[in-house]
Amino acid sequence: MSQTAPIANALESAARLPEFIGACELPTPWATFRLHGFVDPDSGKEHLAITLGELDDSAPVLARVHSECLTGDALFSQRCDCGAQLEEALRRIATEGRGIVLYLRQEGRGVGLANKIRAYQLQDAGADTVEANEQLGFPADMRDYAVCAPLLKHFGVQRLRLMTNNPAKVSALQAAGMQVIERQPILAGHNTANQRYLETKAARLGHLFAAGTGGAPTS
Ligand SMILES: Nc1nc2c(ncn2[C@@H]2O[C@H](COP(=O)(O)OP(=O)(O)OP(=O)(O)O)[C@@H](O)[C@H]2O)c(=O)[nH]1
Ligand SMILES: [Zn+2]
Repeated sequence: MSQTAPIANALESAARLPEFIGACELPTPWATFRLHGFVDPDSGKEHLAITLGELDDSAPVLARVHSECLTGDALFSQRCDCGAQLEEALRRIATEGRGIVLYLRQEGRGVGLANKIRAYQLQDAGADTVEANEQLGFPADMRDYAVCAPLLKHFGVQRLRLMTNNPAKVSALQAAGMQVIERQPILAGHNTANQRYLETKAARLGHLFAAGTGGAPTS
């Protein structure tokens, strides 16, 4: 017992690989992609990959690591820029004929949908996106990108040309073992409703909304 328990505990605490569930066609206005489903056995979260073309490591892959935003991605919310960024990423991949979107189920920068609605309520009363998280007892960003490495490995992808404005995301992915060799800005969906939100992301979360460097060379 005393010999085996620590070993068992160590094995239980080690992150397990996401399980591939299946894949199907995903026709969109821009291309017919492949939609791949995975389940993370540790969190139970159902992550997605949306791919186009031959994915291997012969050339760096145009990629987006997109965090779930039900309000922006599915409900047309203009409080943020998520839905427009997702559309722009799929458009660019379609134009290039090759690429991948990892759609990670970490809603609300990891706090979940219910807490994001609580955060929005605080924002309606004057808080900014960071202050609202803090008032709820959360850090500004709770996301974890560890699942990305095994997901990309499933497709034989190692080197990314990442579409993001967030240098911290580039650093987090690199720390989690991915090679981000280029950062492509992805400016879309800016409007009067999300102007303050975007200004806060630039001022407090380090997002880069002008073409420039940060985290990895820009294209
Ligand atoms: N807690 C919280 N989460 C938010 C809020 N607005 C958007 N989100 C979530 O933020 C995540 C997207 O992160 P963003 O900060 O918009 O962008 P990013 O992924 O860091 O960077 P890009 O790659 O440039 O899009 C999604 O999970 C959204 O649900 C908010 O006001 N509060
Ligand atoms: Zn959003």
